[in-house]
Amino acid sequence: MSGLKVCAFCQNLAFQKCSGCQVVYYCTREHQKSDWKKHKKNCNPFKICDEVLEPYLVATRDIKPGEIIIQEPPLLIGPSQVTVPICLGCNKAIDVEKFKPCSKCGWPVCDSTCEKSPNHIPDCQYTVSKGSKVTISTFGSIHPYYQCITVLRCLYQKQFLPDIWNKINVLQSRCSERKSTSEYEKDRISIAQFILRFFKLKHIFNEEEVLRICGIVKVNAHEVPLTTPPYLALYETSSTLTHSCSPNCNKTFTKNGSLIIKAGTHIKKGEQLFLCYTDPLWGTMDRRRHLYETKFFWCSCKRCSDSTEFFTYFNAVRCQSSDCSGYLLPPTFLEQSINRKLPNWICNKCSCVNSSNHVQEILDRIGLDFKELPEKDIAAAINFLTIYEKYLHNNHYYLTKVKYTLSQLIGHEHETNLPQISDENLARKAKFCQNIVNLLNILAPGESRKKGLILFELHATVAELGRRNADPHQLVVIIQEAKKILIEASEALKHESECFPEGQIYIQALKNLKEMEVVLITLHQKIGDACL
Ligand SMILES: C[S@@+](CC[C@H](N)C(=O)[O-])C[C@H]1O[C@@H](n2cnc3c(N)ncnc32)[C@H](O)[C@@H]1O
Repeated sequence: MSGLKVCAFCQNLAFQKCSGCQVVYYCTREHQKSDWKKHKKNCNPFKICDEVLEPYLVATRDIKPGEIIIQEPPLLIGPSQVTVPICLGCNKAIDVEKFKPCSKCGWPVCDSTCEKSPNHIPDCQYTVSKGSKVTISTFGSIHPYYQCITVLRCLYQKQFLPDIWNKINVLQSRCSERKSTSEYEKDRISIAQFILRFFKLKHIFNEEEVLRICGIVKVNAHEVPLTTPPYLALYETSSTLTHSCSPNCNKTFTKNGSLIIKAGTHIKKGEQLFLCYTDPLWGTMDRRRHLYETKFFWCSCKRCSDSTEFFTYFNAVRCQSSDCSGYLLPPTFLEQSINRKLPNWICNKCSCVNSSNHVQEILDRIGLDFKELPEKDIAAAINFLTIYEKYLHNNHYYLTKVKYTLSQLIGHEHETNLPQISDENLARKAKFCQNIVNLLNILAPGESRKKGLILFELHATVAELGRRNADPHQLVVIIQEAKKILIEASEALKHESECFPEGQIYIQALKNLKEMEVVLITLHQKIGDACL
């Protein structure tokens, strides 16, 4: 009987699925129409398509930028594989002064409330069943015991909670790709063998099934930055989202740990939905290597397939041949793999050829200087730009990362704010912000957190430039421009929870918008009075 569906309108047997969410059934088209007013609030704007067991999501209607596409609570949460001891109830780092061991199992928790948290039930029960308590005595550094917890919690679902387990069990584990890695053998010893021996579970589970769960966690878990350190969470529908370095969706979290997937661009009916699993401001080789090492695939999205990255030259190195103003790039980045070298880099002007090793040496050298840049040092960052603009395209990712840092830093150093910085630095800040917004719009138009933060900085910079330089007439135009930028920033950040810095900036953006309205009214009055 459980396979039979009933009409959401009349409860009679039904065989027609809603093509939007594919969840709700109707007996007739008329009943679907009659139910639409009620159902449209819950109807998903996407469907799950299945390409030989590789599901992906496709929009079932046009979706506006900023619209929430998925909002779902986690199936399961747990510590990252590599972590300092955290409270297994609330996921926060253990406070050495205040923690107490769980009265039943000994794992450190914050207090008796955390001890009773449902998150901790699996670890607690398996520890109690093995017959002796756990003792953790070192705190500030990575502790190997915690590697097993999230996987152990999945095993608990398998043994006791089939409804959740069935949802976890269908997620990708990429075992065949992982088997060839050294990490797989490390996981066998430090997670699979450890769990089976330490918790005395050899009679219930075997190594291969524990290793498959390790894969499910690695491939699908999202890092949730609600605590320090962040914890991991598995989600049901969002795990079907495919990656693109130029995504049309982005994500954030509610303060309760639900995952929100939003549209970052106008998405047309029939378009596939993509999320970026990595940082869109990393260079192509770094993004692709990171995806291979953490998600076990070599990305060949439309951005990675175009070595000019949509003519931004985000990876391009300046040609050093005399009198040449061209840029070096390889014909493709898709040949990058663990054992294969990239093809030669060729100048787009003089066609001179540079080996990938030679270019890599230059990039490694710059990368070293980039890593050694002192934190929050504006002068050192500007010096880096001055030196390396001679070697790299203006949009190169190293220069872009430094400009991004500077755009956040200038005007916030020490006790100063925008009115106190020099004209030169104010102009710099405006240029860098605009530069990065333009780049993000081309490279990763669906990204919204970074864009929201930069637009917020840009609106304040534009307003300050106006205040310093403009007469009242010009100032009205400039404040109106700053207001437009601020509205765009607040749109990009509007679903950010107040527990994130982005959510705090959103609150500030709303306050600033109100203040700008007042300034504009005052300015209009002033101009009006002056004209009388
Ligand atoms: C979270 S799952 C994504 C869900 C996947 N579509 C599925 O089959 O259910 C992540 C895995 O999907 C695969 N994947 C995601 N995006 C990909 C892409 N752009 N190219 C190749 N494989 C991708 C990779 O194997 C990755 O480890």
